[in-house]
Amino acid sequence: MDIVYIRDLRVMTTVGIFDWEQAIRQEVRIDLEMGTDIRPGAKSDRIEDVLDYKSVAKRVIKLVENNQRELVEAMAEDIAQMVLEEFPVPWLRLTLGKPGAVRGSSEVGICIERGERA
Ligand SMILES: Nc1nc2c(c(=O)[nH]1)N=C([C@H](O)[C@@H](O)CO)CN2
Repeated sequence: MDIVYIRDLRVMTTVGIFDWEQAIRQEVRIDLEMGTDIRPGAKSDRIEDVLDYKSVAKRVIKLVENNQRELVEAMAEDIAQMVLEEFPVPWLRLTLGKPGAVRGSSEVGICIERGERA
């Protein structure tokens, strides 16, 4: 299986367990690896034959910007489900981080894998 990836995608959203977090927008950072087969696109050299990382990134940004959750777990599941449903992706690994959420740490968050790895 090959991988198309999006790294360090930064999006403003509302996420957090505290009242003050539900009243603000803060940055989350996303890494997304998606299983695919790059060989058809490598052969044809046409965008129609590949998983378009720009289309996926635009859709992730739209979802996250319009989302409001308490837990990063809930937001990560929302993103993973959308990608698996709307794009030809059988498997993905998603990291969702909150930079600066914990003093002394550059980032906290979660990493999930969903779908079947070929
Ligand atoms: N496993 C998690 N732990 C925590 C979360 C979370 O979403 N998942 N969230 C918080 C707070 O919102 C924190 O980020 C505020 O600084 C704490 N722990």
